[in-house]
Amino acid sequence: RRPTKLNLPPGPKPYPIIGNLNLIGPLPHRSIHELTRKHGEIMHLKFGSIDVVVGSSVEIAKFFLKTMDTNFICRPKTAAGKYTTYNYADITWSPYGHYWRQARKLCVMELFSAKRMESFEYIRVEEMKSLLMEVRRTSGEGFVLKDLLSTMSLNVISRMVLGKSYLDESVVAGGGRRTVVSGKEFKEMLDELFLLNGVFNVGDWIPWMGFMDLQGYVKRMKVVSKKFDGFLEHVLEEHDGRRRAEGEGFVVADMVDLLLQLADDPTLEVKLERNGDLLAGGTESSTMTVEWAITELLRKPEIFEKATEELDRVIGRDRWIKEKDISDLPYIKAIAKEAMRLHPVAPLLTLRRTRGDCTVAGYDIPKDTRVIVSAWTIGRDPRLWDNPLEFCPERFIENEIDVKGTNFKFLPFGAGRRMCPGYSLGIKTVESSLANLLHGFKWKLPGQMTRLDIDIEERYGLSTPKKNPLVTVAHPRLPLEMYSL
Ligand code: HEM
Repeated sequence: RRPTKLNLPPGPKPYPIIGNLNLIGPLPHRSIHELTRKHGEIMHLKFGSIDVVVGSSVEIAKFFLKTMDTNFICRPKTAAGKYTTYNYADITWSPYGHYWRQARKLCVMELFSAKRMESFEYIRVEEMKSLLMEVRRTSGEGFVLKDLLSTMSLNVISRMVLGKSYLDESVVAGGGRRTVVSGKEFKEMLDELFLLNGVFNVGDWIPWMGFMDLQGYVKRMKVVSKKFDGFLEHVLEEHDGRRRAEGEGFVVADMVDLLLQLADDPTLEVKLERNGDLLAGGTESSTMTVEWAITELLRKPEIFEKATEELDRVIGRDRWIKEKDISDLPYIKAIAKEAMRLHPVAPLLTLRRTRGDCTVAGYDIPKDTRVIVSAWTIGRDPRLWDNPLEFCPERFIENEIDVKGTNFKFLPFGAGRRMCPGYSLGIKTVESSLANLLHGFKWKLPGQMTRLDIDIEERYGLSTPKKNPLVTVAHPRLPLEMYSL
């Protein structure tokens, strides 16, 4: 039985109704970071009527994500989970249980298995070539880097999951009544989905206010998920058509084919339509990381020099970089890691929920508490990192920490059983696009802009894209014949 007086972790005194929500500003990771400095490595907050515990040290993160992970592995029910993923039926928002285990197993064993990743390498190579050609086509004019990067990532993940890129053609969207959307609108749909999955929706924390939808997020969630319904229905019909036409000779070519085949198995519950989170999560996260890396390098040109010195020495100037070269490029790898340390895609990882009462570091944590791990705070802890606010890739040369969640001071993909299942694709995309972009181009700022004018603000939400997309200029660095790809 629960003791009457709980020994909750320290934290600010909550107000009635709103709890501590008054202390959370437009950039929640920054507000939470400030609060942890005052209240310590394990902190209790009240968001509306809901208990929240924040862990912000290596020890507490390890406790939540590893030592006691069975109790911290669940997800809370949020409006995003309900409306954008068909009632929690995707990997990200489904609660811990049979469904999540099955969906996750499929993802890890099928989509991201070493064999599958290898067999899809040709897709990544083709899309990388297109990216490099597109950058070359900008011919020294200012352009929004993020747009080209997200096209590449989206094409890679779409071709792996859906069998082809839907950006080249108009796609069908809009539930029930069908309308056609362009590739540009499709990207906007994904952007919206990603954003809405990271917003701080008041109704999630003060449930009785939920019906008012004061911020209008739920309305937007419903609109975007309807659009996805229509699109995914179209994808399924196309795949099913091919399957039926090919009959006995049908060979599984992508994730949708696989799910269609598995759908014949009555014991499997994983739903066919739920690929939206893979598309959105897979596209935005690597794009954001590369955009931050190039932004930081434009602020510190000496890093460009070191990077290109490594590329010229190891690769030379007569070829592009292949995935298998990356292990010979420690400085490029270090730049990618440093970008993920200072600008983690998920600065608070993803929300978890406790499945039962427990005690951590002598404090009581009741059942159904929302759990946050502040990877942002850990990545900036001066006890763990020298000059933590400085962008300094060298720190990862001296100290070869990996990205796989084995060292709790660096958690770009989270850790434990709920860690990012797409990390192998994510890290490959980040490292090889960064390597090729640095190899192929000299990066400059447009017009009269100087490095002091570069802003490093983040956009509102639980994720951290740049608030103002980076506009940059790229000049070829290699012999010109290298660009006829
Ligand atoms: C640079 C690239 C990426 C970064 C930095 C990243 C980061 C993360 C993080 C921090 C989490 C939360 C883990 C936790 O709570 O412990 C996560 C979860 C997730 N990521 Fe990624 N990710 C990336 C790429 C991808 C890709 C390419 C995919 C798939 C195509 C993907 C799919 C997912 C899914 C489905 C989850 C939810 C897992 C679950 O709840 O079981 N991510 N990611």
